[in-house]
Amino acid sequence: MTRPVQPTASPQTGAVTPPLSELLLATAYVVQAIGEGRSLTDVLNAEPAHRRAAVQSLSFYVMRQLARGHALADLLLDRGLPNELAESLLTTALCLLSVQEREVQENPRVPVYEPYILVSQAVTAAGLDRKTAGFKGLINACLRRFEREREALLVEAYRRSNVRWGFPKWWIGRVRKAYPAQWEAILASSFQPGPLTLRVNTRKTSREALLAALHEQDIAASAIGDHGVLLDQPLPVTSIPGFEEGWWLVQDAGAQLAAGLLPVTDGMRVLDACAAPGGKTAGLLMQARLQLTALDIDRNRLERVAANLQRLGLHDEGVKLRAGNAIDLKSWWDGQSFDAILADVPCTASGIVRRHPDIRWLRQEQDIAETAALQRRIVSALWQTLKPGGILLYVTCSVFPEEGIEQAQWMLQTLEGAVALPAPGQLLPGQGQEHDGFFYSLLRKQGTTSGAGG
Ligand SMILES: C[S@@+](CC[C@H](N)C(=O)[O-])C[C@H]1O[C@@H](n2cnc3c(N)ncnc32)[C@H](O)[C@@H]1O
Repeated sequence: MTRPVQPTASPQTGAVTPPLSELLLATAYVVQAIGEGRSLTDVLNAEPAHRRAAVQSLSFYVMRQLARGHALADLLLDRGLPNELAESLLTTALCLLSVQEREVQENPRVPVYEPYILVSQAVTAAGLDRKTAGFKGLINACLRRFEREREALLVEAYRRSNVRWGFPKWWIGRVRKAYPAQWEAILASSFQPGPLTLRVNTRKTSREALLAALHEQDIAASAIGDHGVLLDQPLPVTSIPGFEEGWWLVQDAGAQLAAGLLPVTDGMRVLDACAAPGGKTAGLLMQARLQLTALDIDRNRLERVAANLQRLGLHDEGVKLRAGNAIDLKSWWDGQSFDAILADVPCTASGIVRRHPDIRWLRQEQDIAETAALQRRIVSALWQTLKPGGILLYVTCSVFPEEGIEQAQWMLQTLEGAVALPAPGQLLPGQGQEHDGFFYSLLRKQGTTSGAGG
């Protein structure tokens, strides 16, 4: 393949990029941390600022192609290395050394290096850390052998379905079974980063005004959905006009549907039951002046709701933030029932893998059933707090039917007085789709408000 010489991994900051060897070692630490079950967001947040963007760029790519890196390491080594960091460094280097030409054509931001630079920098990286220094020779030999036998090794690696699709086998099997016609497009979409989509803060500005401000700064963008703006190229948020002023928030086009689906009007008592970091809370508050309780089990994440609403100018006196477990009503509910509830319940996040490429490696197959059981407990509790005649919107960012259509059927059968209202149901990510994977179900609780408990 013809490789452009592109030795920088961090086009997003003006800061001098550290040497590639340092970035490779840092990325190997990230790969190791994901293997230990830590989230990519947490690990990257702990990276020093001067190299965070560069390590993020490499880590995102490596997460997407980790199955290929593992398969190649497996083919090159008789048995696994007795040192996890050395193995992660080898896997990282192999992912980057095996970039395919079609990937670069589809996404010009795929990190591409001259092979000789990459091999020598990976060997230097091994020497930078005492845990990996003893593996310099072996890493060098593996990478050079990969270069010599590149085509044959790649053919062998791509025989494996997890390499072709970039997901664990169990995940591929489940998506294939659930969506026999679309499974390939759904999985393939996760090789690409999701687009950067903004939700206009209609309390502060209009979409037309935001598009005009973007145009003025030569930022190409177009309208999407009712209140969205899709940028042609991703940019750091602080360089997009209107960040400080709170003209918009970053929100996927699929997530933006939530606020419009819940028919809220001024003065209503609304519960956003799993609110953090507050994207959908903000959408609701842009629709109407509400008596809104934003609940979340995670106190730290709730602080992000406060910060986001503050920046957007939406944190008015009608808004209450509560830390609490939605299931344990006694701990947070004052007994006054709600007109409308947004239940954006915790889920496997299988619909947002293109934005969080580590999720596919962090999840275990049994998590689906466990998460689905938790979702049922949360919705059952919330249903008790809904007024007769009130409306509940159930949302997940998952593509697994156990968290979507199967939950909707269960809710209709189980929740007293539940009636289905029109809703989008399952939204699938796929090639050409500008939104992530979501599931939406809208339910009304039959009855009149006269019998309400508050
Ligand atoms: C999908 S996220 C919500 C995203 C948010 N609605 C938004 O649009 O920005 C799910 C949230 O549920 C919270 N959560 C998980 N279990 C919970 C529980 N039992 N009670 C309340 N919140 C919970 C998590 O802390 C997480 O912030």
